[in-house]
Amino acid sequence: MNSAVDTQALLEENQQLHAELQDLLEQARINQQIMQRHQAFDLRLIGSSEFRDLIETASLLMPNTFNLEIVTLALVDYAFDVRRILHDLQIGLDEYPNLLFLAENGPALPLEKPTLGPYQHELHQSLFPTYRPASVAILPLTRHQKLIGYLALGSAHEGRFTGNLATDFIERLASVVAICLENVINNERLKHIGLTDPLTGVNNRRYIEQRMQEEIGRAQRERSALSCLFIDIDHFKRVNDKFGHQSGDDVLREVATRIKKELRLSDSLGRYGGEEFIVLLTQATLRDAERIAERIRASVAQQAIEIAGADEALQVTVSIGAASQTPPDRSMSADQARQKLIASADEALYRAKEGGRNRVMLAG
Ligand SMILES: Nc1nc2c(ncn2[C@@H]2O[C@H](COP(=O)(O)OP(=O)(O)OP(=O)(O)O)[C@@H](O)[C@H]2O)c(=O)[nH]1
Repeated sequence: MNSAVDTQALLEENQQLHAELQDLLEQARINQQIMQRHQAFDLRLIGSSEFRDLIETASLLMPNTFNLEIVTLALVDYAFDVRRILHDLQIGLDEYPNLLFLAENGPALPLEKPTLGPYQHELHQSLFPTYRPASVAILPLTRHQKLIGYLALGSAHEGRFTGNLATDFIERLASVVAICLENVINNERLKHIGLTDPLTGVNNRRYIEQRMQEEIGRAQRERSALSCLFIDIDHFKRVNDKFGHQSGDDVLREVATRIKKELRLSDSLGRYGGEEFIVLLTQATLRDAERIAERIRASVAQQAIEIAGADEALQVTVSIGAASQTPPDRSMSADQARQKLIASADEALYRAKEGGRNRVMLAG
């Protein structure tokens, strides 16, 4: 009798142990899956060499990997450096609603350690403009003792991020994200430098030719208008000869600034040669181009340019040739169409010079 009871008890204990073992194995399997997901995430993050990759990894892959409703990345960019680079590299900010830029006088967010806890509207709304989570982890991202941004994790569950949770894991995550972010921004900066004219800060010839090719391709597909202005400073040699090369450089910079002021964000300005600039106007007919060219001509001519060391401001003028393809000929390759557009604008510029300078002439 006793031995039957013992056997029964042993069987039950055995079953219980077996069930516990199954649970442990199941837990181990889940943990291994989580680890693999985290490792895959780390590799994607570390492998990001472009801004697009990093933002997509942070705002799309991270919520999946960590079971979160939202992840945003907010950058310190008070001087608009990063935004300017992204704009010039044609990375549209509208594409990334979870990429944010901090306001200089924004709320007092943590500067060193991550903070975890319930969502507080006053404090956190700028980090979560599109979704209001129940609990949040705000991770300051720092490099070389400087704050470069925040990674903000949001969960729909109140208990997900609480003040007493260990933060080792997310501190490590913040360090990896900060290093990757710095890397990616440096990479994009380098790319930008390679496409920028160092004297005037506007795009260089390589960029404008590349951009033109892309825009012509798009205009050919969409059958939209595209125009180009060829701008040349009049008698620029005299400026150099009379006031020196340094003053010539000042004039080039000021002319570039004045041209840029007359353009929309979607237009591109490039320094094409010594004292020549090219402007690419998207969705613009020849009439639009003429109007914009006239505005540029007037803005250069209207106000003399102050030059360091010269007694009086310099009266400078520009001549402009405008050409348009409305829409670009689809039988030509984008490269041929680009060359034709530039050649037509150049020919119109020649007529503007011949006609007495300080004027706009249209191709065609
Ligand atoms: N300061 C400065 N001068 C430059 C630079 N690149 C080219 N130049 C000068 O630009 C001048 C261009 O002169 P030209 O092509 O003869 O033309 P222009 O004097 O402007 O005369 P028009 O175009 O006929 O009105 C030359 O003196 C070049 O040395 C630069 O980066 N800085």
